[in-house]
Amino acid sequence: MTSPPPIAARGLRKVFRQTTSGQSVVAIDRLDLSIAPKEVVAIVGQTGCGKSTFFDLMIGLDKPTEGTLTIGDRSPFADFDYFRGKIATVFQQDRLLPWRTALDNAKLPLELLRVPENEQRERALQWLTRLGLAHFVNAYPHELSGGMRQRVAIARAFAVQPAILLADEAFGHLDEVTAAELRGEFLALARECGSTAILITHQLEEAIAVGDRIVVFGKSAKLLADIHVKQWDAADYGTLREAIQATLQGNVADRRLVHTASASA
Ligand SMILES: Nc1ncnc2c1ncn2[C@@H]1O[C@H](COP(=O)(O)OP(=O)(O)OP(=O)(O)O)[C@@H](O)[C@H]1O
Repeated sequence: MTSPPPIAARGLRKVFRQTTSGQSVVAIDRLDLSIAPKEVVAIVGQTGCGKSTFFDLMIGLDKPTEGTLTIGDRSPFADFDYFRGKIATVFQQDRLLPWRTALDNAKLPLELLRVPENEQRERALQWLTRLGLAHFVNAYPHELSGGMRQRVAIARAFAVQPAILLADEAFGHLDEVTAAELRGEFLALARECGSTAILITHQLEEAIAVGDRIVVFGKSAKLLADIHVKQWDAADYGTLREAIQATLQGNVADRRLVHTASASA
């Protein structure tokens, strides 16, 4: 695969008008953030800070109120069709179709991309096998455990060989052993495929375990910290976790975590 395009938010703003109260909510307030090709970035932040809004803007489901969000030199909203098959998502809910087998679920995006039938099957089988489901390809979602269903969802995401993988709380609902296993596999596969991966998570342990970078959002996606995890010694991860926690609670940047936070301060 050619190198994935860089992702850039410049002065990105998203304001919603709430239907009931008529009041405006600033979900994202002038965010500047660059994500380099092949980076693995964990985004953390308290509930309501704008993580999912940022995710929706990246997958082109919504458009910015002001500023720009670009992938390469294109807008995911304006060029929605261009990005089909280039961006894949894994959500907390596996979103499998109950009437389709694991194999048929995994090949669904390939059908939509009109990949030849034999190649659809081959690619879906390959990814299901990689994810340990070789003996379950003909099983229906209700016959699989939550972890297995999430494996099908991951196989479905990788089957399109996406340049960019986005995961929104993809492992948060699984037991810790299964979550750690799947998180590790997801990361290894993303690196092997050379994809850029962005994971939204509430769990700091997960962010530290997975991310090359941890981006910490405060209210309205204010960039509180941008941590390059490799600059931290593994022995100091406890300190790192506490510093992120304090940053989140206080909604202020910590000087130790200001790799690029100054860009938006
Ligand atoms: N469609 C919408 N209409 C009105 N307000 C919205 C809409 N979507 C999000 N918001 C508001 O924007 C803010 C950010 O929401 P968002 O879902 O992006 O937060 P989040 O960080 O993903 O939260 P969580 O971790 O709970 O999923 C919240 O105040 C939310 O109420």
